[in-house]
Amino acid sequence: MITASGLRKTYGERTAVDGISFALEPGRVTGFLGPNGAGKSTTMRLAMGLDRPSAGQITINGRPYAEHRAPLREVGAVLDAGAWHPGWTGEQQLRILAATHAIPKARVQEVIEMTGLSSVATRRIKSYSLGMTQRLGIAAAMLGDPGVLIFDEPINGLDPEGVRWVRQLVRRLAAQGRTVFISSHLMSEMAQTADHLIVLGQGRIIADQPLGDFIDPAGETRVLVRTEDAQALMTALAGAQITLVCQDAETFEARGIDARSIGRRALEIGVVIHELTPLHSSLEESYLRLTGNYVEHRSGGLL
Ligand SMILES: Nc1ncnc2c1ncn2[C@@H]1O[C@H](COP(=O)(O)OP(=O)(O)OP(=O)(O)O)[C@@H](O)[C@H]1O
Repeated sequence: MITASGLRKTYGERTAVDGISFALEPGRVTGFLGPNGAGKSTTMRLAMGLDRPSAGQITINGRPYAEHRAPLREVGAVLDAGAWHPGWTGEQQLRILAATHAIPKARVQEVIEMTGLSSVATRRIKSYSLGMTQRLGIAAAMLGDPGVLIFDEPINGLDPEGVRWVRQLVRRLAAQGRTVFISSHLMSEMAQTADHLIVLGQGRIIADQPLGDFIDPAGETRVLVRTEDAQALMTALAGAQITLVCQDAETFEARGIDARSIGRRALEIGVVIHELTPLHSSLEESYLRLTGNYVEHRSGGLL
């Protein structure tokens, strides 16, 4: 479990994290979203004890990182894919990390196999591709078999196979009952990976809710209707809380009423229906709608 309360971090005049509070539950993947500079990496670094909060606190299983006797057994993180000694092999790097945290050598082989690094484990890290380096970071995070995992942009630069591998791994870790906290700018990927979302905008929480509620807020049902007589059906459906947007003589979009009720009404007035399709927003649409006001630099129309 990761808990933040009144967490705040300032760098000089700049407020990176502005008094945020949240509780991340075990057994689910929490996606951490927000425009560039929103404060995601800072929050994750504070969780890992790599920086000190200016106010408030963030705890892992009830204690700040620095107060855990064996932190690697509590929490693993991939925050910076490049932070390795390039002259060492992946296996050497993992063995040193294990030795300094009293983790048995056998666990090194386990995480090497788990992350698909067996064929390159004895090669120097400087010869690793970005994907291999990301896998090495995940192997290191898994060394202490921790119940909490924090991944900052783990799929950056990965090929499609690597992206799928990270997605499946992250889902499996949550299914095992671990707390997984993952940031990414890739909305399509987050939509397939996260159960819950926390969205930051300029250091503050602007959403903290299940993925499904974020994408389709209650009461915003939309249905695409194709019928022989759009006008007649629209007249029959008109009412408070219902919005009908005509597209052509046979097609309209209805909001505030579900497909079942539309079908029933069409039967009552004897209008033939050709199509009734509930429409869902994409995570990207919902995200852009929410964060539009929080973007530091908006792109112009020119390339
Ligand atoms: N060490 C630092 N010194 C000064 N300012 C910092 C430092 N670290 C972060 N910041 C500032 O704090 C703000 C939040 O940065 P942070 O890296 O946490 O955002 P982010 O959401 O992770 O962004 P991105 O998606 O671009 O990685 C930014 O304005 C950044 O410039």
